[in-house]
Amino acid sequence: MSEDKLLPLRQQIDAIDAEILALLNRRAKIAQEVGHVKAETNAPVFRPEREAQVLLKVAERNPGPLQGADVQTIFREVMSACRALEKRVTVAYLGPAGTFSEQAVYQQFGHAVEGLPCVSIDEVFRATEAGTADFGVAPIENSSEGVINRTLDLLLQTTLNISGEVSIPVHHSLMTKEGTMTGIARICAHSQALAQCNAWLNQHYPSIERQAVASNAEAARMASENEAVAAIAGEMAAQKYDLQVVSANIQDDPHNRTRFAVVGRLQNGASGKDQTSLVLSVANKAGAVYKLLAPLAKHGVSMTRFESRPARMGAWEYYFYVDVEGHAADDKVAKALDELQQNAAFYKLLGSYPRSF
Ligand SMILES: O=C(O)C(=O)C[C@]1(C(=O)O)C=C[C@@H](O)C=C1
Repeated sequence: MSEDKLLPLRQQIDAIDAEILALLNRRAKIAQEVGHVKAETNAPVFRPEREAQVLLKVAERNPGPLQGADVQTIFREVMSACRALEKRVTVAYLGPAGTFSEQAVYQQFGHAVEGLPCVSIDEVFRATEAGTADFGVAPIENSSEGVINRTLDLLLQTTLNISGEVSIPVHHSLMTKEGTMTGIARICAHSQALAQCNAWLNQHYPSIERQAVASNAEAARMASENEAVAAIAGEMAAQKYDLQVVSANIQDDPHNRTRFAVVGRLQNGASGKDQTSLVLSVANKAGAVYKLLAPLAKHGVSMTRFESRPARMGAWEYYFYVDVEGHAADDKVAKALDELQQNAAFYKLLGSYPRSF
C-alpha cells in the first residue's frame, strides 16, 4: 500500500517542519530586537532596500529544487510576519478589496499588513500624506492601456517619495454567480478592464451590453447579487464574492501587466539594484530636451523610461517623467542629476528605490 511508503516520508517532513518552525521563531526574535533598536531612534520599520537585498540573496543562494521566485515568495511572507512584530504597517490602496491594487500591496509588503482601501487615487495619496497610512500603492501604468494620468499628476504635487515599484501580471476572467452566461444581460467591469478585453468580448459576446463601473471588485459584487450580471475581474475577486469563472485569461494581451508606485515619507538607502524617478521640464526650444538629458549619457547613467505629459497650467509645455538606473546617492547618478537640475526649468526628484523583480 502506498500509505505504508508515505508514512516514513511524512515523518521526515514533520521533523523538518519542527526545525523550520524553530528557525523561523529564532529569526522573529532577532527581528523583535531590531524593532527595539529602531524604536529607540524612531527609525523606519519598513526598509525596502534591506528586504530587496534579502530577497536577491535567497534567490542567488537557492540550491533548488525549489524555484527562485517561489523561495522569494516564501521569504517575502517571512519578512512580512517578522516586520509585523516590530510594527504592522498600514498601506492605502485603490479599493475596494479584491482588486489588483490589493494584490500589489501583498506583492510588496507580504500579507502581514493592514490594508486601507481608498475610493480614489487622490485618497490614497491624501491618507498617506496625512499619516493615516504609512505607505500608499497607486497604479502608474498598464502595459496595454498606457499611463494612469491621475497618478502622474499626483506624483508631481505630492510631498511623498516613491519608495518602491511593483509590477504584477493582470489576468482577467469572466465570472458569474452560476458559472454560465445563460440569462446574462450585462457584462460589468472597470473601463480599463473592458478596454483590455475588448477584442475578446467582440468575438465571444458581441451582443451583450457592457457597463463600466467604479472597479472590477464592484462589478464582482454586483454579479454576486444579480444573476443577470457577469463581471470581469481577477481570480481574487471570484473567490471573495463566491463567483464561478466562465472563461479565464480573457485579456487581449496575454502579457498584460500593471505597474504600481509605492509612496511614503521614507527616503530609501541604496540596495545595490535601484532605480531613480524624477520629473523634469524645459523651455520649449529646439534641441532643449536633448540638451537636458545630455548629462545622463555623459556620466554613463541609463535611462529606463521617458514619459511626457502636457503641463496643463504651468509656464512650461510638458513634464517629462524619467526613470534612470541607480540610486540618487550613487556617485555617477548624483553627478548626472546635479548637472541635469541646472539645465531644467523644473526638477523634482521622486525617489530612489529597489527595482521590481
Ligand atoms: O533589517 C531590518 O531593518 C528589519 O527590520 C528586519 C526585516 C527582516 O525581517 O528581515 C524586517 C523589516 C524590514 O523591512 C527589513 C528587514
